[in-house]
Amino acid sequence: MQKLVLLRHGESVWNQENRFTGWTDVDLSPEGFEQASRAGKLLDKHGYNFDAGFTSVLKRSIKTLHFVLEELDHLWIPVTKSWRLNERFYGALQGLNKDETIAKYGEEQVHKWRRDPNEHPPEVTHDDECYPGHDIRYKDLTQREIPVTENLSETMERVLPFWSEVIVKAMRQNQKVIICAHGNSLRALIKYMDLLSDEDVTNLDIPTATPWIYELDEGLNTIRHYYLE
Ligand SMILES: O=C(O)[C@@H](CO)OP(=O)(O)O
Repeated sequence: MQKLVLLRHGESVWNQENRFTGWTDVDLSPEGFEQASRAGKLLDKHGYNFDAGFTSVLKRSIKTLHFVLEELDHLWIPVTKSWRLNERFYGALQGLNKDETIAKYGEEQVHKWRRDPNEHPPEVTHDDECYPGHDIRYKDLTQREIPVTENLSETMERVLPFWSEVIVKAMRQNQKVIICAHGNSLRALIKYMDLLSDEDVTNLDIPTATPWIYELDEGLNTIRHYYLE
């Protein structure tokens, strides 16, 4: 039996301000830093250690993983960062306050943008400062890979190649793996791993900095999963 740990980053400044975040590279809030350290202490208390860490190219996840590994005295393990684990790209909603957006567009529409796996948020244009093509960290992406908006199905399409080509490969070499990512990139991964329907995944919300443990058999099929307490 092999264990895999999934962790959503600690609370970010924009989580606290209730703003759509997506690929905006906001920092952890003071509470988010605390949450990350608490998650590390919890993993330590339960005897977890890791051979490899995987995270996005966004600092709220990178720092969360760093603080977890610090608590475990495991800062030395290899950490691979990939844009494929980034949060879902929220298009022109990025930066907007979620309650103000509900007041403007209505609860039903905003709920669809947030949770319907096939609904696209409004697009950003290429001259918008939020367009990732302006950001040097995405310079190696093809034009097709750089999003102007994303629904959960498209997030899943770019998360899965990294999962199967990189993370699964590490686990097949018996490496103990932690993935620190984002609410929606983790929802995409869990949808795939647990074969969740569109309806099931709509109701899945992942709390910040709460380790989600997968117990997997030798074929990496899920035996069970649970939050570590
Ligand atoms: O704003 C975001 O990027 C995400 C995660 O915080 O929000 P939501 O839960 O609405 O998908």
